[in-house]
Amino acid sequence: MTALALTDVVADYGGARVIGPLDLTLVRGERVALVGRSGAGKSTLLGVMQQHWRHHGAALMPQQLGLVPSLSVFHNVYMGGLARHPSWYNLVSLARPFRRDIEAIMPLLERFGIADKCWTAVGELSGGQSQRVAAARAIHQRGDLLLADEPISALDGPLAERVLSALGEAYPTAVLAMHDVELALRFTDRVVGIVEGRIALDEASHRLSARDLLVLY
Ligand SMILES: Nc1ncnc2c1ncn2[C@@H]1O[C@H](COP(=O)(O)OP(=O)(O)OP(=O)(O)O)[C@@H](O)[C@H]1O
Repeated sequence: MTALALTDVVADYGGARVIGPLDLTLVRGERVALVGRSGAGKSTLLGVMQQHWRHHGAALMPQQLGLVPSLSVFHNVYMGGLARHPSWYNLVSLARPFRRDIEAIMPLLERFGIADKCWTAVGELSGGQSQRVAAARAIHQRGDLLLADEPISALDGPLAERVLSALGEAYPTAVLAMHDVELALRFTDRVVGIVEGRIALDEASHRLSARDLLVLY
């Protein structure tokens, strides 16, 4: 993968145009923040990217997280790597996880401050803890490209930065919908601003200040 391109894409809901037409090219090794007011079309655009780029190993971290509440934190993170193993291995892991997978997943949980929840059902976690599980699962998936929808919306302070750093290390190429513009500028290389489903701004992060993004809101 060198560059990924969307050309003349549109998305409609019930006949209403929500996205586009727009063109967007993502370069390998580039982290892009998608910013814009609520309802601008960020989630829809991430969905369009996932559809177009699914054969390029795109990992999605959706806004609703998509975790299985009845399963443990370990098993939810393990699910990120399901496709790497044969079915029998995944079945055995459900009842009796292999040590090498525990050893792979535990450091991630430690980094995110949820190691003590490893065997707790996700349904018993707080919103911020669940979001960290979803981030760990995306990292464990080891795709080529991360598409993350508000990956730190339930986290604040150092924890938000810790999760963004870990996602960035695991995925040099990423598109992150973010509402915290200060963090977006600090943790990404490029900002794409969406207004009513179209690109209203596309600029290198180091050339922007938070004030420059006010026009999007
Ligand atoms: N399933 C759906 N059916 C109909 N309309 C939808 C659906 N999902 C989103 N929309 C509409 O599409 C537009 C863009 O929504 P989208 O969720 O992509 O925005 P967003 O920028 O991600 O918002 P937020 O920051 O609140 O998550 C909105 O007007 C929304 O009402």
